[in-house]
Amino acid sequence: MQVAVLTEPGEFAVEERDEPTPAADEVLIRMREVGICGSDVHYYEHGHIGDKVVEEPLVLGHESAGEVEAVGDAVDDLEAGDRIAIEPGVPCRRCAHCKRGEYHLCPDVTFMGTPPIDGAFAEYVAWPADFAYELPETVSLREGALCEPLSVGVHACRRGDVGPGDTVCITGAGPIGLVMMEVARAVGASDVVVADPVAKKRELARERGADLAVDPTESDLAAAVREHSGDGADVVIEASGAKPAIASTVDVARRGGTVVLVGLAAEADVPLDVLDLIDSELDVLGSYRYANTYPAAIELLADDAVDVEGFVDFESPLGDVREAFERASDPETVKGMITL
Ligand SMILES: NC(=O)C1=CN([C@@H]2O[C@H](COP(=O)(O)OP(=O)(O)OC[C@H]3O[C@@H](n4cnc5c(N)ncnc54)[C@H](O)[C@@H]3O)[C@@H](O)[C@H]2O)C=CC1
Ligand SMILES: CC(=O)[C@H](N)C(=O)O
Repeated sequence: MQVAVLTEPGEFAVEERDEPTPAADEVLIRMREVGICGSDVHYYEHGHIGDKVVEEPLVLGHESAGEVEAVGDAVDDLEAGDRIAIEPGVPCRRCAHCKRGEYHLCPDVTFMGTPPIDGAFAEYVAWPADFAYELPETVSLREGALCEPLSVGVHACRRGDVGPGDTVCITGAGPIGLVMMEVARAVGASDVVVADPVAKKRELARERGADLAVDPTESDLAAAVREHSGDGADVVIEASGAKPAIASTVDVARRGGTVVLVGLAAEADVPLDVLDLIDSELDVLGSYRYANTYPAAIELLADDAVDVEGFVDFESPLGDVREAFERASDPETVKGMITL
């Protein structure tokens, strides 16, 4: 089978490898659609994300879907030909976090395309069957692959308890900010304000139903939200990782509101006005990946309550992976897909 391997920053090799053999509890998947995530691009450009360093050649990719080719002896709920979305983080299933159901916080998660675990830019992958979700006929394989970023949105909206009537402000209109917008709307948010300094991203957010799209480098975002909705945002979801955006969340939220931090800043230290935070009694929450979200993400797609295919800019075959990553690095690109 063919796999695309990151051999060093900026370099891929498309190699022939043996097809994996599924263990008893695994399925063998013929991959069909794999999204290029910002973290894949970061590994491609820099060879590391924080302390996660690519020390050996690595197969990237963790937003994936495909068809079941074969199943292990102990798998009885999937069969060859089933179309599946693949949840890329598999926990130990034994620690206290796993037992509490917050398995994304398990310290021993094995996450696709994160060193040293190979990911999904491969024609075949063997993966635990309980982290593979059958797709209904109405959900495409591309949507199945994009259940991964959609899950980040489902989890963050659950963390922020976004609900009917809420004014939600989302900073960052990359794929993560856009899925936040989709999920916030689907769970009933009545007003969605999006902030992004890139004009094309603001335009896309408007086209996709943002009530207001603000350039935070030109306008005071907190003032714009107040002017638009009469108060600060009930929930602010930070989805850019930009320091000024993170710092602004305390001001953008209404008194008694909630801030959900999703974006990962390049540095750990970001100034937050804690006096304001205390005085306004804000709930400030971190949101990291997701747990128990794939069934909800698939249902949102099956109900046509969200659109994730609409922000895909391009697709490329596996053989053109390097060009695809170059395209994905453009700040105006939202999402590129590798099709296999
Ligand atoms: N906590 C988690 O589980 C996860 C976190 N992330 C993080 O979420 C963030 C967003 O991910 P993507 O959408 O893939 O990234 P992206 O880089 O495609 O999008 C970020 C967007 O933020 C915009 N931006 C830059 N400065 C801004 C500012 N001051 N105010 C508002 N927007 C600003 C950029 O123009 C861009 O459109 C990244 O930091 C990523 O690492 C991604 C996945 C999971
Ligand atoms: C943080 C990321 O972008 C990535 N999706 C991951 O969960 O590691």
